[in-house]
Formats: sequence, structure tokens, C-alpha cells
Amino acid sequence: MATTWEYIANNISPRTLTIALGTILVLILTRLFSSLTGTSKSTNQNGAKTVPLVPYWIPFLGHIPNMAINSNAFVQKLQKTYTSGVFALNFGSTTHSIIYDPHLATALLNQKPANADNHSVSRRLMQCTFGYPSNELDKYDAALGELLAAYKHLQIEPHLGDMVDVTVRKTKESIANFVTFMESPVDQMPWEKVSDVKVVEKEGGEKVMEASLLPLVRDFCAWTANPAIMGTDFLQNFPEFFDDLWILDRGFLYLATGLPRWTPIPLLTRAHIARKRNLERMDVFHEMMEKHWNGEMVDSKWSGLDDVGSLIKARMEIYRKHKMSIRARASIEHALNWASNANSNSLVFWMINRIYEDRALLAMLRDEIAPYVKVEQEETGLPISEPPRITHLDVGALCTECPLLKSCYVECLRLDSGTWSFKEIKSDFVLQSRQKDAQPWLLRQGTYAHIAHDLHSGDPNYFENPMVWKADRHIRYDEKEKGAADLGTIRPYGGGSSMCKGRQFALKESMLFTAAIIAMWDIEPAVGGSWKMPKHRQATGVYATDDTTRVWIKRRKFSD
Ligand code: HEM
Repeated sequence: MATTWEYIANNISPRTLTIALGTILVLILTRLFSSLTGTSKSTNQNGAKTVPLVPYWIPFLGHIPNMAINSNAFVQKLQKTYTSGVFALNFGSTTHSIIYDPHLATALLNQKPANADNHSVSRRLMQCTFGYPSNELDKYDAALGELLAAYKHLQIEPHLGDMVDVTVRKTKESIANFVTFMESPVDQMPWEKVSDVKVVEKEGGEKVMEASLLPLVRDFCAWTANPAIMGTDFLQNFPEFFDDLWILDRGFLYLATGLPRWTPIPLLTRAHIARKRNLERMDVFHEMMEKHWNGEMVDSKWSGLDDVGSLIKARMEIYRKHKMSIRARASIEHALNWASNANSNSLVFWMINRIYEDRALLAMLRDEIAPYVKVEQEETGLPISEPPRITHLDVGALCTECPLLKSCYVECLRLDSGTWSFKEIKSDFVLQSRQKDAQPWLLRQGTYAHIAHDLHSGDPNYFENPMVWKADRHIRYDEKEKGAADLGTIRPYGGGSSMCKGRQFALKESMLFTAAIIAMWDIEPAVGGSWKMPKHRQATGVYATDDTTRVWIKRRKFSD
């Protein structure tokens, strides 16, 4: 019988053999070289060590293929091997330190911009993902300080309170129509139209509305929160805006690479087209805002621009001062609309899933929120009663007096989001946490650092049975037995100067939307049975899902 070598010699041409052997040799040499050069070494800077580089096989690409195949499994495995809280990967010959120890993460987030910052990243995202005109980047740089300062309109009073008030008012108006039981799309609410709704008669004759829960919750939140930022005219005139925003979100990372529209990646092509449509809509909005600002007549469809939120009004002054084009303004607003919707709406979706999965938890939460979300149903004396309505909704109290609901919010941020923060290392510096005897690490100029918040969230050293969702995990009691929940060591909103500017609003809207839904609606899996938790799909922050998430929804009964 021929040996393997005889078989190869007889059947494979010398040229193919040479290429194959050459490739194997390159892979082996790359592996050897990367493990020799990558081991963590002591430096002469206060006991600092270099970050250990994970050995790789493929030159130039490094760990890109591992990340492309299954990034979660890959980095989770490395977390078990590299136990000191940081390891480095090679992407396209650039070095990326991946930090998962929360104390090291805090140390990085608090670095001064001269050591580590993400300005170049946000600039690139503005251009590649949100369509900012490249010939106006100098204006963007010049206006950046003022644009960042204007975020106080999302963060501090009275502006934050005004946004929350508008959102509460809209929620009270809309929540009774979360589903309408209308068969015709003409009569349905915008969030129903995208959720494949249908009226279903259950055994026994009870009518329920069947819907896909993710688009229903996501678009309900988007439509209800958006007027606080963009005013009421915008969505009235462009009801398809969010359809395209979700398409852009699916192709977000492809857009960020800067690949052109004709690249044969369907998600990328669709994202380019969706972005074009949304920028054109934003152009119209800003043309009207400019006229409105100048006291000129605007199209009658835009007669309500006075109720545009204070952040956009503050930005108008900046845009005008720096003579930014309508397209530049459009792209900045496009980015804001993405940031304010991409994560918070899907977070509410996960909160609803986790809560309705556990009927006992649902009952406890309904009791907890009852003093702060009052529902009334008018007695008409007629055979068909009026639908119930929320008459009182106290968001402040939901955030301070409802620790179980707040703990559910934190637990969803812990388990249902996979945010990574990104920094470019601008000069060599030593990163050290404030923990006693903490190992200092040397980060080198020209490399990059990422904080993998999801690795920390799944770390058994910090969270017992980390993969189990536990509603009350984050509640701490004071000496008077009053409970409170906070983010603890998790950092889903990033940190430092680039920390999420909408986090205060995100907390309030997540609490208020979730409370309003659980107060008013009963939800069960379509066709009955036990709740099936949707599978995560990687997104830019809070996870999405590819599951259909079909549910049956009916009004809660308040009187017999
Ligand atoms: C659960 C909801 C949310 C999550 C998990 C989230 C997360 C994040 C993260 C991780 C960043 C980047 C931070 C960094 O680079 O260190 C960010 C930035 C930002 N977020 Fe959020 N966010 C949420 C909701 C919101 C909302 C509701 C708004 C607006 C109302 C908003 C506005 C922004 C803005 C404007 C930035 C850019 C900040 C800058 O460029 O300096 N976010 N967010």
C-alpha cells in the first residue's frame, strides 16, 4: 500500500506542493514569532509590564479571522487564559489591548486625552457611517468643543426634565394604543405596521393581538421618545425614518470600514441606501429649521417647529456660527438619532422579555410601581367599556422608589448588552488601577485599547452564576432596609470624556416605558406555552435578535 508521502508525490504537482509547504512554513513561523515577541515583558518603568499578545498564525490578518468567526467565544476563551485583566490582539498588524478588569477599565476611561482618546474614531464614524461631508471636517473640529458642551441639554435640568415631561405626555397618549386590535394597516399605529400584527381568536373566543415583540417595542419607544428631541413635525413628515435607521444599524460596522456602496455585501449596500434616504430627510428638516430661524415662511407641513427640543435649537446657533452646510447639520443629527435609539429601545425589549418570562416577578413589579403609575378605566355603563388609561406617571419615583425595576434595568444592561469602549493610545503611558498591589501595564503610542464591558459582565469573580439573569441581583439595602440599585462595576455607557451623553435620559425612558407596558398589558408567547427567551444577535451595544419573537397581547383587566 502506498504511503501518504508516495500518494502526495504521485498526485500533487511540485508547484502546488511548494506553495502548500511554503504556506505551512509561514504559518508556523508567524505563530512562533508572535509567541516569542508577544510574551509580557518587564519594562524599566515602575514595574510596568507589556501587555501579553495572544499568539496568532496568519501574518497581517492576525486575529481578524477569529473575531469574524465567533468573537464572543474567542474572547471569552482568552479571558480564562489571560487572568490578569488584559491581553492584546493583532488586527491587520495593529495592536489592540483588550481590557476586562473593571478597575483597569476605570483607569483607562479616566486618562487624559493626551494619553488616550477617541476623537479620531468619532470623526471617522461621523464621516463613514453618518455621511458627514469630508470637505467640512475642519468645521467639525472647530465646532466640536461647542457641540460637546451643548449636550448639557440632554443631561442637566431644566432641559432633561423637559425632555422627560414630553416623553411622559407622549407615553400617556400612546400606551393605550400599544396594540389597537385594528385589522387594517390604515387604522394601525406606526409601531404595529412594522410588527406583522394580526387579531387572533383564542380557544374560548378571547381576542388577542399577535405581534413580533422586537419591532413593536422598539418602534413604540422610538416614536414616543423622538418628539422630545426632534419635535412632532419630523416623524409626521417622515414616518419611514426609523425603518431606514434600523437598516443603517444592521450595516453600522460595515459602513464604519468606509467600504464603498458597490462592495458585494448586501447589508452594506442596504445601509448605504438607507443612509442616503435619511440624510435627504434630515436635509429637508434643516432647510426648514434654517428658514424658521430666519423668520421666513416655511412649508405648512413644518408649522410646528417651535416644539423641536432644546439640544437641536442650541446646535442651530453652533451650525450657523461655523457656517456648516445643511448636509453637515443633517449628518450630525443623523448620528444623534442613531445614538438615542440604537440601544435604549432594544434594552426595553429585553426588559419586557425577562419580566414577562417570570410571572411572579411581573406581579411583584406591578405591585412595586402601582403607587407611581396610576391606571384608570372609566365606567360608561355601556356593554363596551372605555380602554384603561394612565392618569399619573411619576418617573422620578420609578427611578428612586422602585429598586426591583431598577435592578432589572441594570441586570439587562449587564447581560443583554455587549458594549466595547475604544481608545487610541496617543503617547506611551503606564496604566494602573487603584487596587492595592495592582500590576501596572505599559500601553504604547500607536496602539489601541478596548474595554470589553461584556467580558466583565460575565466574570464569575464579580457575579455569582454570571450567565443567570437574576432580577434582584443589584439591590443593596441600607440600615433602614430601604433598597436601591445601581450600575456597580458595569460600564455599559462607557466612561471618561466620551461617556454616553444620553445615559440619564436612557435610564428614565427605560424605566418609564417598561413600567407603562407592564401596567397596561398582558403578554404571553403566541400559541401559548412557556416563554422562549430570544437568542442574542451581536449589535453595536445592546444585543438584537434574529428570532421572530411572536407574542399574544391583550389589555390587562382592571374591573370585572
Ligand atoms: C441603553 C441605552 C444606551 C446605551 C447602552 C448607550 C451607550 C453608549 C456608549 C457605550 C457610548 C460611547 C461611550 C464611549 O465612547 O466611551 C455612547 C455615546 C453616546 N450616546 Fe449613548 N447609550 C444609550 C442611550 C443613549 C440615549 C437615549 C442617547 C440620547 C438621548 C444617547 C446619546 C449618546 C451620545 C450623543 C453619544 C456620543 C457621545 C460623544 O460623542 O461624546 N445614548 N452611548
